[in-house]
Amino acid sequence: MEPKPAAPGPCPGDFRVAEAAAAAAAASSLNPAEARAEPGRRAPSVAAVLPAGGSGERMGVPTPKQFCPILERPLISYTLQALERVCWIKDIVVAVTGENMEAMKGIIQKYKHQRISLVEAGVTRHRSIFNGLRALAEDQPNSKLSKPEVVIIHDAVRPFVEEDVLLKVVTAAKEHGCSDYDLEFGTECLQLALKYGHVNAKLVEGSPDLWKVTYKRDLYAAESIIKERTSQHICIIMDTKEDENHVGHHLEEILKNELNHVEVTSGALCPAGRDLKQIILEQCYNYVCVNVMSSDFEETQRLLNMLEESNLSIFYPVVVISVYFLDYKSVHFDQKVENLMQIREYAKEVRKRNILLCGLLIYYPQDEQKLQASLREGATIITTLIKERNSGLVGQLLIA
Ligand SMILES: Nc1ccn([C@@H]2O[C@H](COP(=O)(O)OP(=O)(O)OP(=O)(O)O)[C@@H](O)[C@H]2O)c(=O)n1
Ligand SMILES: O=C(CO)[C@H](O)[C@H](O)COP(=O)(O)O
Repeated sequence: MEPKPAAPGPCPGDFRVAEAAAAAAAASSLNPAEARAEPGRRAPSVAAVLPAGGSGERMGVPTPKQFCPILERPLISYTLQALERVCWIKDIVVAVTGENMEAMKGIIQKYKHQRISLVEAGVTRHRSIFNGLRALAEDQPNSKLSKPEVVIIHDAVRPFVEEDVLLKVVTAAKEHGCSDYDLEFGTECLQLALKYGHVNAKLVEGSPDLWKVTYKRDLYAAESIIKERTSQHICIIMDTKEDENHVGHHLEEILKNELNHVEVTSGALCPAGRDLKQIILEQCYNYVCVNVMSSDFEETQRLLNMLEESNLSIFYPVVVISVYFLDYKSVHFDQKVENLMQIREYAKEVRKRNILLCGLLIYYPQDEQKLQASLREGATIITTLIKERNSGLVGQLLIA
């Protein structure tokens, strides 16, 4: 399964501490396993410099690529999120041009990025990096930055960096000498380090996801990766556990079968399912609220309140699909649809907080085969809404 999108916030305890201990091991050239056995060992101070002062000529759009939106959030915010979730990176210094300084401050504020300092970019990438390094090296009286032992240089336009590769870089920075091979096949940064910093260097294998957003097509690729990652977990909330034969349960079964590569959790606002708060904490970005008993928005509203309180949608759009049922025999089709059209108002409200709410009415015949076909159509609509995260469909009542 794909890794979860980077999570915001503080490091959640033991795992990160162990990783920091491994970083400490790297600093002192110890085996990481040894450092884990010695939790008291001092971790090296690590900072990161993000060059973000380019104009993105090859992208061919007026906005520098680091500020181009992906699912309505600037690309650089994804990169910052990926770095700030690594708790052993103490400071993140971002180099931006004077003209983009205010926009950058706005991004930091809006997405609550932490441990970020800004410096003025230079006319070349190397000069931007140099400015970032200088801010970390100098002991300026009013600076909250302190001189780190290891600095990670990471392009602001490489949003998918994982903690393990950063750890490998920090380890290599401390452990390895420079080989002719690295100099021959490394990037020019290695040569710079050797020539001007008089420090050795080692080339570390990264993952294919570490690629750089350079051309317009790369923005589409990045968006697809993010959509795929946020679709990996779906929570189905049923307003009843009774009546096992209700079509609502059949829909749940069909969804589980169709989405066999996706984690499908049955959450509940009632005690029968997994604790919804926990599921939200685990960063599930997709909720299917199956209303078997009711034809109002009470359950959906409760879920929306919990999502809003959690701030989950600050980084990624959260998809909520509220599902209702009506059989062909019912004479209340118009009335039911009219009631459900209220979804537009709810959707408009929560859209402001990056929650994409849609309604789905499954209008089903009694005939078993046709019923299965209606349910499969409903399941297809649900999976499409989740995979596409299309804000254009927000507030729509779809009928299967
Ligand atoms: N004067 C510069 C030029 C580039 N960069 C940064 O260096 C990274 C990698 O560079 P590149 O992909 O070449 O970005 P651009 O220079 O913006 O792109 P282009 O070459 O297409 O103009 C980007 O995060 C970019 O913002 C920088 O900080 N300062
Ligand atoms: O990683 C880098 C240097 O270590 C840079 O991102 C890279 O050199 C820029 O490459 P290009 O101009 O070919 O897109």
